[in-house]
Amino acid sequence: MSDQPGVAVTGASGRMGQMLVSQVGASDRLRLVGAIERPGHDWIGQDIGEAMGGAPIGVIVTDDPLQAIAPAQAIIDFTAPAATLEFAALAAQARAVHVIGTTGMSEDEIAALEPAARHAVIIRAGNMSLGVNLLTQLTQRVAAALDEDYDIEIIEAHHNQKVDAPSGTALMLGEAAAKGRGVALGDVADRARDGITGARRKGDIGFTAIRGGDIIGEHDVMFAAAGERIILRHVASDRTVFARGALKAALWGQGRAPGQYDMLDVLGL
Ligand SMILES: NC(=O)C1=CN([C@@H]2O[C@H](COP(=O)(O)OP(=O)(O)OC[C@H]3O[C@@H](n4cnc5c(N)ncnc54)[C@H](OP(=O)(O)O)[C@@H]3O)[C@@H](O)[C@H]2O)C=CC1
Ligand SMILES: O=C(O)C1=N[C@H](C(=O)O)C[C@H](O)C1
Repeated sequence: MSDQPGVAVTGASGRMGQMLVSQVGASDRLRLVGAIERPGHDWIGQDIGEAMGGAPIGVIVTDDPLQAIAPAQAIIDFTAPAATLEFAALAAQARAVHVIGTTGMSEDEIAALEPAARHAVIIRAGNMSLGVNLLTQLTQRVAAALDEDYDIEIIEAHHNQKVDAPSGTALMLGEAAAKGRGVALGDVADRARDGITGARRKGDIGFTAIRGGDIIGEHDVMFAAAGERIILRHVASDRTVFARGALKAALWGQGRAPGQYDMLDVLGL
């Protein structure tokens, strides 16, 4: 048996799913052992390499997650909240590391991961790139250094197929800014402005979401005061940055104690 951890990719036909299949396939430290799609998907029963328009790689797309997860030591999952909760239960059963990139999870859905985390390593982050995780640290530091005369606004832009807002990354940045200020994000987040909103409430952290075309992911954290603005920015120009972080997490999680972790743990930031 190979000593490279086996990886099953969920949502294998998706934008991130295909990127992950390619990256795991190209890795000399991990091997692809499973590709999962939802029942009824056109790709079920096809070799994932061929379905993606390339050569066969010997992994057949299945709608039976248990079958795909059984030989895996890690599941890399960029799908949708309800699916991710199902995969978490299966990962826990198989004692596989569950790397979760899925965003748009409610607080209840996040809390529902806890039973699975008693048996499996769960690594979850709204953005798996090194750049964004570093940006959360910078955001926290700048927010801690400035007072409430600096209005914090988080502006994110994504492609027109994205289904959740604000993005997972925007929320990570908001959490970091709130932590820097010593407040709870839930108390200060302003996520929807429309009509006669009244003047901006001092201390709020505002969110704006732009959706258009094929934008991969852009995030600004603006600190706006009278006479000056500081803007911290991350631009993703290739989804590889997210996949690279996910593969790193799948490797990092091997042999760790069960529990919930994030990319700051993985990256040692
Ligand atoms: N953390 C990070 O670094 C990043 C996170 N993301 C997040 O990852 C998620 C996916 O993004 P993206 O790849 O662009 O989205 P896509 O819609 O392209 O891909 C999602 C895939 O998951 C599949 N899927 C949904 N439900 C199930 C299920 N029950 N079983 C199997 N497959 C299922 C979808 O199938 P179908 O099309 O049939 O619904 C689709 O193929 C989003 O939440 C996004 O925000 C994205 C990039 C980076
Ligand atoms: O849906 C996407 O595409 C992305 N989602 C993540 C998010 O919600 O922040 C990460 C990245 O920005 C791309």
